[in-house]
Amino acid sequence: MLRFLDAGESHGRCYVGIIDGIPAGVEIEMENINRLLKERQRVYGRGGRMEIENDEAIILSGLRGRMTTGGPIGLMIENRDYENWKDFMSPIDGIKGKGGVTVPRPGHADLPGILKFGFNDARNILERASARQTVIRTAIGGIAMEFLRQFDIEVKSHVCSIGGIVSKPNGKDKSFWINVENSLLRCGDKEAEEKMRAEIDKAKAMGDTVGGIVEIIVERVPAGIGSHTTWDKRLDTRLAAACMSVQSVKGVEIGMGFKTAERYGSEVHDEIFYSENGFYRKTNNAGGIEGGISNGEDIIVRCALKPIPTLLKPLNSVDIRSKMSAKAHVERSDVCAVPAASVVLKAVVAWEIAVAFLDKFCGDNIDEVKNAYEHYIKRLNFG
Ligand SMILES: Cc1cc2nc3c(=O)[nH]c(=O)nc-3n(C[C@H](O)[C@H](O)[C@H](O)COP(=O)(O)O)c2cc1C
Ligand SMILES: C=C(O[C@@H]1CC(C(=O)O)=C[C@@H](OP(=O)(O)O)[C@H]1O)C(=O)O
Repeated sequence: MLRFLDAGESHGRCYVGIIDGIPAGVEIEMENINRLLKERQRVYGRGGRMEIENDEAIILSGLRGRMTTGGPIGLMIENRDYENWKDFMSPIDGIKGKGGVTVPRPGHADLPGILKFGFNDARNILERASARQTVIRTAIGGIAMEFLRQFDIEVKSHVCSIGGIVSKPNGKDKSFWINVENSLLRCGDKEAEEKMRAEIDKAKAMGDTVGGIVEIIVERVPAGIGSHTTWDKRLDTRLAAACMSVQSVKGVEIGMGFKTAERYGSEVHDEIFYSENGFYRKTNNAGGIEGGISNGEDIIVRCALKPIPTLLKPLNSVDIRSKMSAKAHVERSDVCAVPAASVVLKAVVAWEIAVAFLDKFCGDNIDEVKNAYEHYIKRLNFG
């Protein structure tokens, strides 16, 4: 069983992750993982914090000479900003009450968190709620991508829309490398890209924030991962839950998603054909999943993100101590999380595909997994 846990706070010393279940013998290219982290960090819409950080994953255990041993993989990403926060954030010497936040931001975890845990300082909540946590999830997903690469499975993502401005990428290939230095968006439509940038700039100038939609595409997943047999083994269940767990994601759809509700069955379901290469479809409205099982087509997931809750022109709130009306707490903030989230969600989807893949083709080392996979592919092809 493939699983992970992570710990860390936004302005704490670091984030750590523990991954258990990657088979032995997988070569991990740290350059690929660190490139992913750079993409997440440097895209458009981000705030001042990203100027401070220089995200890089440090592997603590589970690898020898770049090769997985089958033991738990421990990894860490440092928060450079901790240097500026350690007086408040040090687990042992942090000064109680300093750096406190008493006016919760609508849309953040501040108010429900303090009500639930009985605090009178939202910092105890926001530090863990922060989407800085996506840095470790991206690295964890990066390890899953390294595993999936052994089977030629690739996960791509792109920005579909920002603040209602929609991209219309040409052709099927929607993967466009971000030019990290110039913080380009990744939407595959130059004209829309300029408008999206302008929309982010406009929101920033107004002291506001903006959301959007990203699409994740997984290529070359064999038919048969996930299962219809129980609710929690369904691949769509797992993907929806995992994507929804990313901060700000408020909607997830697979394939034609919400639009299926407006169409006739004849316009929705992907007809089945057969050739000497096996079964195939001419359309992929199902987004590669039927009955919770991959059907051999590209897996297509779209996620909608709400606008960021910290507004430089803050919304009305209430001071939790005095109970007086007050403007919400303002911290230095991102303006738009969508381009960064397109990288995070790619990693999160990769993780879930790897989990389902290993559920079906389990093994202690990569050769065992490959044998199981190849045997199955042979059967699929009636070999
Ligand atoms: C990549 C990324 C960056 C984010 N940056 C910020 C930020 O700078 N300020 C902020 O208030 N929220 C930011 N958020 C969103 C909050 O973390 C999120 O809204 C909050 O944790 C509440 O969770 P929820 O939106 O899922 O309800 C970001 C989200 C993502 C995915
Ligand atoms: C640090 C990251 O995202 C942070 C997510 C975040 C939030 O409230 O979610 C608030 C901001 O942090 P700060 O308050 O330090 O400016 C973002 O920068 C990151 O993605 O690496």
